[in-house]
Amino acid sequence: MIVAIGSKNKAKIKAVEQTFLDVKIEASLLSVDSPSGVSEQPFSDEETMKGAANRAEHCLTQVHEAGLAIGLEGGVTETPFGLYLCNWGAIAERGRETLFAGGARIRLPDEIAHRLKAGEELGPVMDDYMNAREIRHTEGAVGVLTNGLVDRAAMFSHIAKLLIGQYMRRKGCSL
Ligand SMILES: O=P(O)(O)OP(=O)(O)OP(=O)(O)OC[C@H]1O[C@@H](n2cnc3c(O)ncnc32)[C@H](O)[C@@H]1O
Ligand SMILES: [Mg+2]
Repeated sequence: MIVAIGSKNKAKIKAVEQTFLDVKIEASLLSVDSPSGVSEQPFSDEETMKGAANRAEHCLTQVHEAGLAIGLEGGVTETPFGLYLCNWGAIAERGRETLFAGGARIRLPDEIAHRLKAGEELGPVMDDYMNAREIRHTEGAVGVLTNGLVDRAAMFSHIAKLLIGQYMRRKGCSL
């Protein structure tokens, strides 16, 4: 099976690769930098979901040989208890309804939340906060905030598993 992923982000690609290995489905993965069609820094669940679906659906139209495409999107969402990291995934299949799954949520420290509300993007803010580079490709904000216990690839793997599981159920496949 050929599966397209709507991102060149290393943590996202690693998550999808690992998940197909874990569920023992043979898949050739093609990564394409797909537009999310939403802001660079989505600011609600709705916007983050839309970004994930747009990426999945867009890359399915781009990669003709793929029967399936996965879009993963990171965002933040306001709650009465602070600004939280939120992550969403979507899986698009030709002629079928796009399926969604959400991932882990974790509160962002106030100093990061303030900078995002002032218009900055989480990726560069995290690099600045940690005095590191390209955290979004490695441990991600979630890795930093959990002391390395859950990195960005592990978090997206869970979403990928929720997506692929729903796809398999719809297809009537069993493991
Ligand atoms: O190449 P793409 O697929 O766009 O990967 P990305 O790292 O930019 O990821 P998203 O667009 O899905 O995330 C939206 C924004 O939030 C940032 N972001 C999201 N989750 C993050 C995380 O865990 N660590 C660091 N930055 C994160 C990211 O850099 C963007 O500014
Ligand atoms: Mg991005």
